Amino acid sequence: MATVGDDTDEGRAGPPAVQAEGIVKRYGPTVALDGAGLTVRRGEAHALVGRNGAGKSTLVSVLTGLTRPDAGRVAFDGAPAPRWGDAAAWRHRVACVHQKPMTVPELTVAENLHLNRFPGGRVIRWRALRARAAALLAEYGVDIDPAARIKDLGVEQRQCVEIARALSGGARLIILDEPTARLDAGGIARLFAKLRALRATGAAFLFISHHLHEVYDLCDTVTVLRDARPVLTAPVAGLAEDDLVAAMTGERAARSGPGSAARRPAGDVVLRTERLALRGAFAPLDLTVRAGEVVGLAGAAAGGNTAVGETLAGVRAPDGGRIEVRGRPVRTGSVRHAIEAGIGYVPEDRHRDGLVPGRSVAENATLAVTDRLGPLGTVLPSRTRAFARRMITALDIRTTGPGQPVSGLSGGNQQKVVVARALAREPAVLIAVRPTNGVDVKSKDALLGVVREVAAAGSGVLLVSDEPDDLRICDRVLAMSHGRVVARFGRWWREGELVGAMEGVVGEEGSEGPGVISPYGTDGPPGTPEPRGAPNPPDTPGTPDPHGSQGGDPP
Ligand SMILES: Nc1ncnc2c1ncn2[C@@H]1O[C@H](COP(=O)(O)OP(=O)(O)OP(=O)(O)O)[C@@H](O)[C@H]1O
Repeated sequence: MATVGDDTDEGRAGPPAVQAEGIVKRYGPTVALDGAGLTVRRGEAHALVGRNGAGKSTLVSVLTGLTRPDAGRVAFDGAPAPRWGDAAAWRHRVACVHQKPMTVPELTVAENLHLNRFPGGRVIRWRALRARAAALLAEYGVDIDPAARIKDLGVEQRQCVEIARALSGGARLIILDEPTARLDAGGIARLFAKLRALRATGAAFLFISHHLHEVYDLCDTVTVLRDARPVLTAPVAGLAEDDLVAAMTGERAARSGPGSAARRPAGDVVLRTERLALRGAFAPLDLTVRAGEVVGLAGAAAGGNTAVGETLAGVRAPDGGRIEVRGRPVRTGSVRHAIEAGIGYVPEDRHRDGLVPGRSVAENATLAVTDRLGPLGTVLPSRTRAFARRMITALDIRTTGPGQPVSGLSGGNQQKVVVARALAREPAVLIAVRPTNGVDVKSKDALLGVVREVAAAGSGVLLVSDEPDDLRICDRVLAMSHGRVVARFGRWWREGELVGAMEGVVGEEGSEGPGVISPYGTDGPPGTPEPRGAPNPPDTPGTPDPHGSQGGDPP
């Protein structure tokens, strides 16, 4: 693997693609960047990592001309950066896929792809525009109708449009701020293949991710930001992951690992679905979650697990079936009724479904419990702040205090406020969709630990995710693909088996099913894959059956 300073490499000779030095940026009392900088060479894939709030997005926003720094210099290809405010000149030098969606929901895919750069002439030729958009999407391997409106697309499809748009501008420096956060394994593989191909032509990348394995997979060099300052720049090859994490956290201590909260035996059923179905998303599903249990619903969003979560939370109305919480039916298709019935929800897309930007951390965290924060419907600021303070500590939220507007928090810290809000009502069952999206390695452990504590306190949790790290804390895992549960696992499983199940490579006739590993620690006999084409088989509540995956009565 090539390393920094490899000036003999033809593609990398000459001035760096970007060089930033001494960047300072303050937001009121917050110092977001304090002498930050980095150098990305041509043809280099350079990772920028750091804990939530370290300053990564702020640096990206300075490097793309969106934020004016208080001090510092930026140069592209050896020449000073364009004048601040000359958006077209900046776009020509650097393209960016931002963490926050930059597409316009009401416009079509084709219009979004050409936003700010409609083909020349005063008359916009819509047919040509759509044809160009279709070609661009096809080149990136994205199967989306250019005439579709962004607001009608799923998270992953919107992300694909953002990436295609950034890649289409022709800039030779491309910044990707957590580009894989919303992509499934196939989407990530396609993205990385495209990035590698582009890099081979001399394009440079600045790649931001909380997934360190992606950094090792894709990047040559890594820069670590900690508390607004760069603390390490090094070739990725030969850098031990422990050293990288130590640079990010400033601590040598070993990560504690999530899920250490005491597990209790599964109790009464807190959530039950009977033949719950959503056409085009998932087949009739019987699901049971018991008090004290964390049940994983594994799979890519396209496999239907996100839709199950959204339906349980009342965001989507099912075509049929029932939901019960603690034995009482829940009116489906209504977020308010879901909340009142005791369902807490962490949505996948905090930018769209999560937070009220102008309101404070405390207000956002307590949106669902305003009726409990004072007598006769009044809201006592002291109680609101006290709850927020507890959450700030428990979830390791980096903020100046409960009164800070959430719009001033970094992305990962906003995600933690969304989790706090879902927990505020002490729900009977928590539905968490990819809750650690965008959360740094250390905070991830804290957050997953809190999820386990929620179960230990007697709630049930349904954890919807395709992240093996998230799913490790589950007592049992159901893997979904093509709208169906295709395999079930106990507490212990091998990552390859679970990933295979999520990708739908089980269940073919004559194939081996995933091994279902005994919750008691010894390998059980291989599990049987679920048959295809039928409704989902009944769920096995409580401790999973070590001998298979066909459902059955609770123990
Ligand atoms: N518009 C803003 N107003 C006030 N403070 C801000 C604003 N934008 C960022 N900050 C603060 O600047 C600091 C750096 O935030 P930044 O978003 O750059 O972090 P990050 O490293 O990208 O974090 P994450 O991994 O969570 O996305 C944080 O303390 C954040 O609260």
